Amino acid sequence: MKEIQKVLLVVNPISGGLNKEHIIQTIDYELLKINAGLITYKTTGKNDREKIQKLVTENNFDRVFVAGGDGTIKQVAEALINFLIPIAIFPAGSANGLAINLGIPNILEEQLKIALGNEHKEMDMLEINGELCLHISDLGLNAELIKNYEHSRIRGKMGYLLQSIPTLWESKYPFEFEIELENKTITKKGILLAFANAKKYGTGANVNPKGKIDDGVFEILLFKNFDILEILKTLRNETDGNSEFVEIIPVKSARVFCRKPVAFQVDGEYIGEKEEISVKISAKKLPIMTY
Ligand SMILES: Nc1ncnc2c1ncn2[C@@H]1O[C@H](COP(=O)(O)OP(=O)(O)OP(=O)(O)O)[C@@H](O)[C@H]1O
Repeated sequence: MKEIQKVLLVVNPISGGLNKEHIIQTIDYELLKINAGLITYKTTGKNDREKIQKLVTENNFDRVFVAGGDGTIKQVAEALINFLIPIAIFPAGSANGLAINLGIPNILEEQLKIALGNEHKEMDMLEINGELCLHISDLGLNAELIKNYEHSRIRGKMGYLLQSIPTLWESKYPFEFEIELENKTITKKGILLAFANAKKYGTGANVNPKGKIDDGVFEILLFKNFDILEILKTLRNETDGNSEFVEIIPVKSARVFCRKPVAFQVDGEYIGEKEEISVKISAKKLPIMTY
């Protein structure tokens, strides 16, 4: 890969409720050692994509480092869609689903080695209703949980935990989904319908054991019923593909129709209630630094 001369570091100051000063200072110090320039951009929550795009257009960056959660990585990926600059992740969100799927370690020094190294993956991305999805998007119970979490004051994993009871209490599951595949249409009931580019949710739950982030397909996962035992198995990574609990369909594109509007999320960001979803593998790939 090209020698690193200039790096853009995008930092989300609020993600995961974590202070990022140590990350910024360590990256600054390491780049000084190799004589590379650094521009740090702190997100504001307003027009970040446009501002990142402007910086990338005006500078000649060799890498873009991201210290934030999945939402921040997604914004950076959208900003870089026409630039082909490798992205490196410094996981600093609540869930860090993408980093977990890419096997990015928790130790900052290890993350730096990957970010400054030569190995990268050409990652698949999904286009869902015209918007990019890097990791997992879903309709149903999980999106309802994310909606409630976004309205709560407590961030981080505890915030999700606290919202799980009211979410279950208020939810109108099961939902009915009509799924239009390449060669057939099926109608199914379930608590959650996910479009997964990877194996795991940010909690580490291995919901899609066969998922590969760069295989040119994604999986539709239909969770049929609320089965605590199966959920616990999934959380412990002991998924055995029990088809009574979850049905997995690998595809390159699909459309989904719901009888009533159902809560919908993309990469951990609540989008709203939707009746129709159109999803396909994007023709564009995301160069992402890995081992
Ligand atoms: N300075 C800021 N103030 C408020 N919100 C911000 C700021 N910068 C970014 N955001 C918002 O942060 C969100 C992305 O957060 P991200 O997913 O990276 O972190 P996270 O901790 O994993 O989030 P979550 O807690 O939702 O899992 C976006 O909605 C973005 O608009």
